[in-house]
Amino acid sequence: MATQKDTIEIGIIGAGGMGRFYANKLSQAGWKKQDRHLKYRMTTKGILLLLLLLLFINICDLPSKYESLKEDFKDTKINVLPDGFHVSRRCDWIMYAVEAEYIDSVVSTYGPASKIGAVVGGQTSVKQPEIDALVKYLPSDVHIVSCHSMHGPGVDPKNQPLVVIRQRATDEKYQLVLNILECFESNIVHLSAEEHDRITADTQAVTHAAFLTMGSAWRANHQFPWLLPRLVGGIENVKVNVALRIYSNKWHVYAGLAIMNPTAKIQIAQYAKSVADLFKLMIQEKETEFRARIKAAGDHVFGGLQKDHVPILLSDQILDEFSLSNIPSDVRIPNSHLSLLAMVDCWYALKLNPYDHMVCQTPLFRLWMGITEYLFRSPMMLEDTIQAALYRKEIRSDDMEFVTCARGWAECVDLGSMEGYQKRFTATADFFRDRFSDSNIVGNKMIAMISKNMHKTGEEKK
Ligand SMILES: NC(=O)C1=CN([C@@H]2O[C@H](COP(=O)(O)OP(=O)(O)OC[C@H]3O[C@@H](n4cnc5c(N)ncnc54)[C@H](OP(=O)(O)O)[C@@H]3O)[C@@H](O)[C@H]2O)C=CC1
Ligand SMILES: O=C(O)C(=O)Cc1ccc(O)cc1
Repeated sequence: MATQKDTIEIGIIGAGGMGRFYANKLSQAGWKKQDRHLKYRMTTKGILLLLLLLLFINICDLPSKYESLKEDFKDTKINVLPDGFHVSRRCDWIMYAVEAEYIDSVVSTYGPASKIGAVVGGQTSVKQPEIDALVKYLPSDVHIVSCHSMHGPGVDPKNQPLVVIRQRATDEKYQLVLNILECFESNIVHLSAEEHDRITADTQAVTHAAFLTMGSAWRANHQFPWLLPRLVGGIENVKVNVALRIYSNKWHVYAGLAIMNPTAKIQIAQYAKSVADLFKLMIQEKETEFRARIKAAGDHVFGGLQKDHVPILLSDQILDEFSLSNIPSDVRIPNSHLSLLAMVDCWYALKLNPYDHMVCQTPLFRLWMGITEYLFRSPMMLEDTIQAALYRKEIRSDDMEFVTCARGWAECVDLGSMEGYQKRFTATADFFRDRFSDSNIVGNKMIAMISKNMHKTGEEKK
């Protein structure tokens, strides 16, 4: 049996959270776990050939960061290069892990320098602009396969969805990318850019809009939610931790996937409309209409679930331990859960079923679905919620700010203003900044919990 060593030069352009995550993960796989990449191949002569894929990892960021990047990676096997030209000239698989906003300009600069026969892709969270840039600027002898890990850099990629988009590639080059990505042990989901953007508008963008709204409404009300008994315990903990997790991340990640994805505007606008419509019924105490609307929406989303459907969350009590608060959560105080009621109303209005998109779920979307499903499938809790929404006047001021902030985010996304988005985002992030380290610890535990019962399904769309 002969052994053949294929050394594949991997190149990552953009050494932020995701670029470093990919470099570190691939470096561990390429140098420590080479057995993962063993492939047997029969030659025409019938000799069994052992093909060993060795990954050699290169990374760069902006030229101004070259020296500091070398320092950061000095104790690793990862090779730091001065810029994207150096990466493009030598690498066989190149991934752009830069801000979505800059993808066109960065690919226009380095793309033409891509090595002949290389496979090039990106990691941005919105795919049509990325694919457009790659098609526009890459030489025709370069293949295009993009990807998108449906989780942040701090999450274990095992069993999480990893979208792969084959734009133009031979079978051999496409297989090469799949072999490289194998070390993540993620669930590969094959989609087109268009499918990806439609699904992520329905899942990520609108989910983020809900949590961003919670954060800005708390700030507008000068509330730290962990100090308020009605915002502690059970599903309230998910709201608080996830909202803070989003605000602790980079604003451009959320701005890019909302503003640069045209479908996302529609979802986010409908979410704001659902929030306002429900609130108008609440303040007029139009119980019959309100109930009918919640029921129709709930039936649409949850009515079709099989009897043996395994709930995403087993119980809201398991969420009690994920609290940022010292307030005991033994007495549940009913809340209107306007954010959750509006989410289901929004899915109904758009006639979409979020369960169809679980194949592309992110941890935050899973948590969001988990608490929504829990509320709508717990008749007593839903009844308490409806009563609170219609008759508990003391929470109206919170809900009023929620309505205002939902509309504000929707208008910002609709206007397409990255600068406006950054200002809105940063103002609220600053308000909560002191608690980010705590909320990230708790959030990581919560994501580990919610990811535990996600099985490797191998679901593939195409
Ligand atoms: N964070 C997340 O949870 C996830 C993010 N993504 C996507 O991945 C991409 C990267 O995100 P993330 O890593 O979090 O963002 P970061 O801001 O952490 O990283 C992006 C990096 O690219 C650098 N960069 C910008 N222009 C160039 C250039 N011309 N040459 C080389 N480097 C450049 C940036 O520098 P500078 O800061 O100076 O601009 C920055 O260091 C985004 O498109 C995001 O949407 C995908 C999945 C999850
Ligand atoms: O889970 C989420 O929704 C996150 O916020 C993390 C995230 C952000 C951007 C992505 O493209 C993918 C995942």
